[in-house]
Amino acid sequence: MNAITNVPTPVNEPVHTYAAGSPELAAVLREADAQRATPLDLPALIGAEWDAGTGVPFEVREPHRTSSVLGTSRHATEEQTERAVAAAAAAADGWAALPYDERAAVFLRAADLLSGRWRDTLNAATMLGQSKTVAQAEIDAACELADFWRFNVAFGREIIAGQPAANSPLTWNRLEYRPLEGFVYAITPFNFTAIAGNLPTAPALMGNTVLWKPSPTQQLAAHHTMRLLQEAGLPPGVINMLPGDGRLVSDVALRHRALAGIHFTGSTATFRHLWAEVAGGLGRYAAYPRIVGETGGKGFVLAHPSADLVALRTALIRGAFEYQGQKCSAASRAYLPRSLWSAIRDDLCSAVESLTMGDVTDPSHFMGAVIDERAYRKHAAAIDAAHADDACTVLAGGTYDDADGWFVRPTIVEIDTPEHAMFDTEYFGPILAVHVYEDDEFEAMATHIADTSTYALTGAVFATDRVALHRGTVLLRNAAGNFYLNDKPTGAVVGQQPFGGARASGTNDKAGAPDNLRRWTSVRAIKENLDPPREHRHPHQGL
Ligand SMILES: NC(=O)c1ccc[n+]([C@@H]2O[C@H](COP(=O)([O-])OP(=O)(O)OC[C@H]3O[C@@H](n4cnc5c(N)ncnc54)[C@H](O)[C@@H]3O)[C@@H](O)[C@H]2O)c1
Ligand SMILES: N[C@@H](CCC=O)C(=O)O
Repeated sequence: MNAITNVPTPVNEPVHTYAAGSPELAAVLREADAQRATPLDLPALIGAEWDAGTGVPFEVREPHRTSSVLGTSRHATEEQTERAVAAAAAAADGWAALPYDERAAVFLRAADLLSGRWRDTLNAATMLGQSKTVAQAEIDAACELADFWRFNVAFGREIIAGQPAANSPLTWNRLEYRPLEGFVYAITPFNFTAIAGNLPTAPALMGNTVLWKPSPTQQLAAHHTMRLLQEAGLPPGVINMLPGDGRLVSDVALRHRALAGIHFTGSTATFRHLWAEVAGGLGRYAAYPRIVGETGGKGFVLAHPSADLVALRTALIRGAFEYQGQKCSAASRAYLPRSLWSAIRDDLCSAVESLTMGDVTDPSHFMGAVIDERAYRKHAAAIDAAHADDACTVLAGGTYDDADGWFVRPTIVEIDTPEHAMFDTEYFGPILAVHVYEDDEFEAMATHIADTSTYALTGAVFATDRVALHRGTVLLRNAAGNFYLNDKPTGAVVGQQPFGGARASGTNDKAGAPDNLRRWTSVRAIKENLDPPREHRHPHQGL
């Protein structure tokens, strides 16, 4: 098409409430029943071919009902990975040659399919496979993923419109936004279907081809995401999905000359391992691989004595315990002034004790189960250690139960020493460490947080005193990439709060923002001289 077009102005996908008795709730629960009744094969996708492969099998089970098997997959093998790299290479030229609008249309269509007839499928898969309540699934699998696809299209369009500010006489300067040379390796976490969908598609939108390695525990929703993208018109080979733990995939992908980038979200430890592998292999790649990683967090809430108690209590409960605390953004440590703590403690603890947990298809529950046995054992060990530690007082929760699923009660631990390891260790579960400080030490507390935080992903300050909000913002400048005033530290919205942190929390390339998309282009500057010089000598030579 010979035209400079506009892309649709994105708006955030409206969040359905799934109120008790509503038709929308009934529909998503019907879909969940159907998915339960029909376990799926969850093969790899290589080029156009769904390929079960010969790798070691694994099952996707409901974390809150571990007897229920939702699907069976196999860890992708080296041979499958070699074929996926070849499929990505075969698709690369054709995909890169498509005009931006044609690529964008695939993801706009995917977003509309997800808002409509695919909504229940992806929400139900996320509820069952990742143990999210319907509200948590909706903000993730339906809304955030549709938002990523729609907003990225607008951000990408903004990027490719960027052209040099000046042209000297007789010169025309242009910028071309090329995809990277080679494939991008997208490795995604279990906890957000939206992140899993965004990491392979953001580089693809910018013209790259991708190997996508989802988390084994998220494979059911990943499978449906891939099918949705196919229905939206994604050509074969643009995104190749390789299920499993990724070890054999990495054995091939990280050693391949064509590795052009890694788009990772997951734990700090895994990201450091991947980065070290790439660093150790520099020289083997055709170019320097772009490495983008959003990793662990230890979200803080710092309250000032002027804070609104009800708002603070609500933010602590929702920020710490929604989705069982399995958000990198979760409020896992709180620093509260003594006067407020005396007023809030009993009420907060009894509200936490009253939170119900169980099978997420029972909509009365506030929480489901943690993702798997490994997570459960880790949280149980942290709780046991807190019980045994004289420095810790377990005020709420402090129990766990694996009779039907991986259930850990939401737990609050009060600790006198803010240097305690519980304030710096990411458990990624429903455990909130609380330190109580003297009312006149707000600034000292903020300084302590700023100076000692290994992670720097999310944080919140609660105050009604304007000066305290300002001082908190200044003192905590480097302690969080996403900083909240009088709000919980979770729930960033695409297009509103670009997401990512620094220090051990990642490269802060901000998912849901142009910053991230820029990493997946390699700019070519083109200068054309409209009337090239015909004299090689300069004026100072007396011409
Ligand atoms: N900062 C963010 O935006 C953000 C968002 C979500 C989750 N997280 C973080 O993710 C973590 C929880 O997710 P998780 O348990 O899935 O993390 P994880 O690090 O265990 O796994 C992440 C992904 O890496 C894969 N992986 C592990 N080793 C690999 C290897 N050698 N080669 C290839 N792939 C490999 C896993 O299979 C999974 O797909 C937490 O630390 C959380 O804070 C961060
Ligand atoms: N973006 C999400 C967190 C993603 C990590 O788990 C939030 O803002 O709560």
